Amino acid sequence: MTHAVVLGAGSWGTAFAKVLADAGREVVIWARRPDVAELINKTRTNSDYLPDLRLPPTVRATADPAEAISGADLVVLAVPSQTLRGNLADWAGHLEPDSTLVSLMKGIELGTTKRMSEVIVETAGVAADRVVVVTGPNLAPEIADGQIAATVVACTDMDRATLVQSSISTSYLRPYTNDDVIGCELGGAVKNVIALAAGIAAGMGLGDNTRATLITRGLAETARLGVALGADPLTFAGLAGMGDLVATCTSPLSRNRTFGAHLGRGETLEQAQRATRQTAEGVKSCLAIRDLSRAHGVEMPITEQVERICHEGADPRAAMAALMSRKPRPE
Ligand SMILES: NC(=O)c1ccc[n+]([C@@H]2O[C@H](COP(=O)([O-])OP(=O)(O)OC[C@H]3O[C@@H](n4cnc5c(N)ncnc54)[C@H](O)[C@@H]3O)[C@@H](O)[C@H]2O)c1
Ligand SMILES: O=P(O)(O)OC[C@H](O)CO
Repeated sequence: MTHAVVLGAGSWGTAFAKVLADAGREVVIWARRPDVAELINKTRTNSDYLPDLRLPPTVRATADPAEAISGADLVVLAVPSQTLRGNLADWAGHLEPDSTLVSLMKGIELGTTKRMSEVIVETAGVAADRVVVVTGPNLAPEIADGQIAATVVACTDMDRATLVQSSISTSYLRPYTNDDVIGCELGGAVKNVIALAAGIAAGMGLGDNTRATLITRGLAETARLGVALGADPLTFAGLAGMGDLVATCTSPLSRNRTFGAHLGRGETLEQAQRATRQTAEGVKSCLAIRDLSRAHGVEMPITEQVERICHEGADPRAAMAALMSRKPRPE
């Protein structure tokens, strides 16, 4: 009997395991820490990440990756973007032939500027059509609570996308298939950087006009980069683009937006890191996205300023002023 494995027992990995179980799958979660695996098995909870969630009995956990992956037809990757390559190098030998690899990560790799599906193909040595990206407005605590949402299941192989779609369809999560893997992944990665900007603005005391401006112009620069990399511009009007951007830039549940608010209140990167525990992918990805945009000659002014605030110690007020003093241009 096959099962789905979720590699990573953080917020999204744990909530996604519940989705798979609610959709009828047997699920094994791999947790990095044995005590987390034990807690899940004993109490059905993962209190560090989602204290209110009770996992169904069809979910079990282990800290042994070989045991978790062996026999799995669906392999879901839910680790931080910047550790994926190292993690997958250790796990690749355990993958079943023709298993489907599902990427939940929303980031771009530092140094290589690769998307997560590219890292998976390279590291696991699998064909690109075995990799499926799931992305959309999916804040883990809301999904864990069974609140209604939709998501995108992107793959170059529509049969595989449809298979994953049926594996995660529940009364509260409606997945749509999409064949634009590049656009879906970029939408997910860049929205984290724009959410940092929205948080920075909120931390500075700026209001809804500012947020709407950042969302809209953030979407414009995301789509510009996407088109340069071969994405379908329409993807950015969908769940993986506008949908996720709105959810992340507006919700107090977003770790990226929350991180940005710390910076906007004048804290340093280190102070913001100390105050927030979970992964805020945009903090590292902003560097990789900035590099990617420069390599392709694409202007991404918001991303440039977020990178300056995060990594060059720029004052948020000076960064906002720099955005506002750019050369006038048509929309
Ligand atoms: N949380 C959400 O609402 C949400 C929603 C959609 C997508 N995502 C994306 O999912 C990915 C995972 O995010 P998350 O929210 O689960 O993060 P998280 O911070 O909640 O959890 C990350 C998990 O990875 C583990 N981890 C940390 N360093 C590791 C390492 N070196 N090797 C292996 N495991 C390590 C942690 O122990 C933890 O279990 C991110 O790319 C994020 O952008 C998150
Ligand atoms: O909490 P964040 O900022 O990582 O955002 C979570 C999800 O990506 C929202 O879709």
